Amino acid sequence: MTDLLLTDAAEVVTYADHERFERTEDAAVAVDDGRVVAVGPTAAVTDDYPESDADAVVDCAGRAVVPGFVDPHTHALFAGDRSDEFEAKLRGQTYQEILEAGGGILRTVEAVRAASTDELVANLRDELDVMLAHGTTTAEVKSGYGLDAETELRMLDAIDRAAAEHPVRVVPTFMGAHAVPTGRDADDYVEEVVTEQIPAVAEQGVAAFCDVFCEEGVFDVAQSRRVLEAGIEHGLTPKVHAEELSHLGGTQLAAEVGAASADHLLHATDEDVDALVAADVTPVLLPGTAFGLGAAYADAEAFLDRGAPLALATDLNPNCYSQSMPFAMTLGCVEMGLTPAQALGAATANAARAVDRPDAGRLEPGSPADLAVLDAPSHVHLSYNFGVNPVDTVVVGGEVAHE
Ligand SMILES: N=CN[C@@H](CCC(=O)O)C(=O)O
Ligand SMILES: [Zn+2]
Repeated sequence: MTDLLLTDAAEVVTYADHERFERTEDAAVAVDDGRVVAVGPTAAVTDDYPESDADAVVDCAGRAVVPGFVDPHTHALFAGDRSDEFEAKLRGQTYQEILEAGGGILRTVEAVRAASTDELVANLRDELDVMLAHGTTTAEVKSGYGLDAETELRMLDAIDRAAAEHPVRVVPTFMGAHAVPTGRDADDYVEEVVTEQIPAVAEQGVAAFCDVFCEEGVFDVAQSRRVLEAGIEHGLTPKVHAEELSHLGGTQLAAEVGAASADHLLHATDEDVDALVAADVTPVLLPGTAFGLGAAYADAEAFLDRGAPLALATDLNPNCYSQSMPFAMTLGCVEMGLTPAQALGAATANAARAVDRPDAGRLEPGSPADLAVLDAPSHVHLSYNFGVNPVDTVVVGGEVAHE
């Protein structure tokens, strides 16, 4: 028996990363026990896995099948509404001016502290629903709107609870060092993150990664290093928000501590790119953030030229309100020079590296059956058909999770 058979797809992309892109036309995928068991030309797959033996068959005629997207950088759990800041930015206020005036992250912190854990679970579930509908099957979700031990742990608990009841596979990241809480001194707060928050998070086993906002006016390189090294001591793999609004040195730090990823990189230099490549740190670019801020985009070509495993993410947060990996792919192509195939690789196999999920983002025998059926005949439409959702049906672990 086969649990699920997808047949007659116009195209199945089985694998895409910075080194390899593989697709088959008129193709089928057979799934058993949550995993891909066969993928290839429909005639060959259905010889071994006949339709009559399948519990469910999806006719994919005229439609493409691609690996489910991995969104490796989100702040998808939040409360409150910051749409007025969108208007303020349109009037010319900068992200940092808003943050310095107590808005931005600090405003979301107030809303999250005031929300019950049940409300937080419901908020995240709603965001995950939209992400899933746009083809995301694995998503990293950060804490970082609590900025005290109790609320950071409540956020991670909410992430855990929302994940337990949702098809999207969630990767939790602790980000107590997301901003300096109102009225606190940065060094003093870092001490709290290192001595109180990280040990508590590690003891509860509720996060895989530890992230820090290494940025002018937020945490400097020395403070960021302290946070990441404490995380490492407690079994949390480092990640860094680096060179987003200015050039401070977060990329070199990511390379030194062996981070899984360095993210944003809008102001990264050639030396930074070399350091990331040498240290095998996955660069994660978030073009939606540059789009929303009206900022210059990261230099994707510098990474591609050096053969780096470039990844894309939405950066879903109240300052960059997009749940759509296809939109990130469109921006990757139009604004950063990626081909549609490179954009898909950056949203699947390369993105999976950034969250240490090497099985995700591919459709090969043995890999989890996480995939998206597009309302279009090829992966190119993911980037080409912008402003709408090109995803039709989403399968996670062999189950139809959205249609
Ligand atoms: N830069 C820091 N963190 C987020 C923004 C979070 C917020 O503004 O609420 C980011 O990655 O862009
Ligand atoms: Zn972020």
